[in-house]
Amino acid sequence: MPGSSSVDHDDPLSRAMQPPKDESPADKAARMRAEAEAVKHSQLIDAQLKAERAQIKKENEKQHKVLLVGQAESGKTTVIKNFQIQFTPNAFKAQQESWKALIQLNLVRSILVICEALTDDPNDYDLDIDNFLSLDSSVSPNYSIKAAQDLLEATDGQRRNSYPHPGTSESEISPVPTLSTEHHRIKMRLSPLQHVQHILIEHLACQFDDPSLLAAAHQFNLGTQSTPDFFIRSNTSTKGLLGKKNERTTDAIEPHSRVRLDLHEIDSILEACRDDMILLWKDPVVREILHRRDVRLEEGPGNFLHDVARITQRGYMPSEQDVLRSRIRTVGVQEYSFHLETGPDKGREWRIYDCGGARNQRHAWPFFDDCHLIFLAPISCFDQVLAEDRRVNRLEDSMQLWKTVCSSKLLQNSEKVLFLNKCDILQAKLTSGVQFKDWVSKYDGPNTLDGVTRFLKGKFKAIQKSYSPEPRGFYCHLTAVTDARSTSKILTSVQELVARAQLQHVSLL
Ligand SMILES: Nc1nc2c(ncn2[C@@H]2O[C@H](COP(=O)(O)OP(=O)(O)OP(=O)(O)O)[C@@H](O)[C@H]2O)c(=O)[nH]1
Ligand SMILES: [Mg+2]
Repeated sequence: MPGSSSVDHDDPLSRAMQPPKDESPADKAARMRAEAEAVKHSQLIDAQLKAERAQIKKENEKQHKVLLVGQAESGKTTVIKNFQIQFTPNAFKAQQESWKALIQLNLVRSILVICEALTDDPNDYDLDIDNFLSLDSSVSPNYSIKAAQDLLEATDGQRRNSYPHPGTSESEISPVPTLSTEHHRIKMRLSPLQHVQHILIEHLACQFDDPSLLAAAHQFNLGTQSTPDFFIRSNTSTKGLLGKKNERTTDAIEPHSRVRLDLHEIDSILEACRDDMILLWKDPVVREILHRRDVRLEEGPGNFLHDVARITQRGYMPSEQDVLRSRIRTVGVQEYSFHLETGPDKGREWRIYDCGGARNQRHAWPFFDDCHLIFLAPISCFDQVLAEDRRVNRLEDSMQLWKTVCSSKLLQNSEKVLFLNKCDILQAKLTSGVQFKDWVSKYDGPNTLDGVTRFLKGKFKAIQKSYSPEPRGFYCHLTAVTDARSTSKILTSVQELVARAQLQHVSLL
């Protein structure tokens, strides 16, 4: 009965809720009805909240969110390709041929970089590149308008990202070899590749359904000696190559009428240039000049110079390995949704966020409290600097980034899996005689993959231990993510870890 023994007379709220002393039977009945109504309403809200929570729990059980982070060129997008190869192989196979244009573009760009480096006057070469790197419309003669500069960047990752090796200055020892008439002839014969580059960019802009990129392709000055970079934008609603979320079903945008997107024409030009491309890359004078000018194409991204004969063959179809080795820079954050086609988790959705890793991209990294993280540190880059800031060593930058990620409060409950990546390049570099201790003075172990990776693993582990707000497990893999087979095993173990963590997260909801 209202107003009976359960009322606390000292509590003002209870007193206020008391029915009036002179309440009539009709008023009382009305009040009782209103109270019953309120209780019903409140129960309804409770039931709705419960249902919503159950729905979220169900969704979360079905979906795994994973964030890929790491500096530029660390291998994040390559991990996405591995995901697709392993978990949605049918989708990957269906799109395999569409990577051809990007692979051709990667090859053409490498050849154009070589041609650009082949100048008898080193001052010409340096002047060009410095202007180009400044990306300032007032000093760069290579682009007609600013928009093109914003969209297209120099392919200088391979050229300007290394320190001069301590103690040697070969340019002081002997002069750079001079080019013969035949070298100049080869360069001339390869000049149609500028045109090929333009058409391929335009084709890819259509494939990626990005009008701004297409516009940039048109603004690109065909006469330039420099080569533009190519990238995926976060706002690109691409029909794209990797099964991105929010796929549009519209047809690709119309290409500019001035340049026909005739990929057969590309095949013919590449076939015609094949022998000259092979000659150029094999030529010892060319190699010497590249070496002197610190153009390191071999360890750079998207290098297909050893595969010219294969790639320029009629009917060339990219292999899985070619796709993994191809390079396209990510700008912003790309969201991918994979519904697993095989395995015990068949049907489950993996939502993966691929973040652009260059310094000016990192502010946009979407840290969520319910996602897990794969962090890529390319450890072969111990003797290189960031393309975007040549004062910063790439290995130090990776460690700094790892520190930031480990310290994040938002990510304190996320599992973090560290990929010490590009172990294949590291191995080749150490074998070729580059001394790790020349670059990392604290290291006094053997110049072997085992010694160096053990040392680096210890460093990354210590950072995690010191900076994590909560103690976390240290999950570290030595990877070469261009190798699908070894990466597949690692991704399976990541999958298990994430599934376990997800289960715990869901049970806390
Ligand atoms: N040899 C070798 N190449 C690798 C490895 N991982 C990545 N690459 C290559 O390095 C290049 C850059 O890889 P991406 O996956 O595009 O790098 P990213 O981290 O997505 O770079 P951004 O998009 O600029 O942030 C590509 O050409 C890859 O094929 C590796 O372990 N070994
Ligand atoms: Mg990327």
